[in-house]
Amino acid sequence: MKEKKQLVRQYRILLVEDEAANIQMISGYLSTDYILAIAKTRKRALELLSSSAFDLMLLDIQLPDGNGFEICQHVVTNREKYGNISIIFMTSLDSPDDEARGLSLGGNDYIHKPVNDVVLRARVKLQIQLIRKNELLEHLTCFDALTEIPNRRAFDDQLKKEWHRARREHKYLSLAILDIDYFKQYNDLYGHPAGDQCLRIMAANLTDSFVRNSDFIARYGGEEFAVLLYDTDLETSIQLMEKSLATFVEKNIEHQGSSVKSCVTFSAGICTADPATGVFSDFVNTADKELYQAKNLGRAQICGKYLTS
Ligand SMILES: Nc1nc2c(ncn2[C@@H]2O[C@H](COP(=O)(O)OP(=O)(O)OP(=O)(O)O)[C@@H](O)[C@H]2O)c(=O)[nH]1
Repeated sequence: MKEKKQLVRQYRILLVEDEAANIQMISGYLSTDYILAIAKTRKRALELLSSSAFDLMLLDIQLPDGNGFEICQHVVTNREKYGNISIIFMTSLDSPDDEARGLSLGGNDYIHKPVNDVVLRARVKLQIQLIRKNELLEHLTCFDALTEIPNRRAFDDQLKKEWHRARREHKYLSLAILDIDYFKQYNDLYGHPAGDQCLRIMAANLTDSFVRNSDFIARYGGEEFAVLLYDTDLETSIQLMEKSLATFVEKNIEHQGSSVKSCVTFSAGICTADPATGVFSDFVNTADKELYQAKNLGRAQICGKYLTS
């Protein structure tokens, strides 16, 4: 979830179809508007689904080495592997029982062959519109509107996922909680719009500082941010955060109300855990305590600690 999801993008369709004439015709209908990949067999379809992300699958039912119903069932029951792909069956099996079966297995739509180009385009467009709406909804529920980075809700989900992943893979997980120093005074002195701008700069600075795909940055609360660093020990986490603090200070956002510096600074508390031995509920508490310690020691600094079991 590192990359900002693009809300306007090209959608990817997997066409699972073995008849050359159908492939040619359907490719002609769709390839100008969508990125299209083709699988002529069940085996190839599953290979492509495993190696790339698709938004929509146009799925024939009678394939040389298998059955579209079975592919649909497999994909729907393994969403964590294949993602939230939409499925349109496209088949000459036109009995109501077959259609009902396809939809009950998790298909989103069912088109009878021979395919009419206008109907096919309209139905594909409808599914893509639904996908787009779902993405927008997901964006609204998971991203902070002010800073455009993930919000607390997204952070809580990611934290649980990464904790379990680190436990499975025997890796360290580091959590940093950051808080802008004397931010109340900043708002009081320079006004709320300037405060908002400061929060945006803070988010952008973190995004520039933590660039690994697995790094996860979120707005944790009002003027608090959180950073999750997968497979990163405490020493490295502190070094990276110190560098991030230095680049933030270099931005030199004037703050006459701060008693640390003449510009805006932040403090951070870090906890690094080995989830195989650590207790989840102590993880956030320890990072929070370290933040408190950084504030007490004079602000504009980082404190950190390994989680003890
Ligand atoms: N502009 C702006 N301010 C916010 C936002 N969210 C929270 N704040 C402000 O952040 C300030 C946080 O103040 P405090 O918790 O007292 O902390 P502080 O002044 O930073 O003091 P220390 O953390 O002890 O250095 C409050 O005045 C909040 O109103 C926001 O979205 N925009």
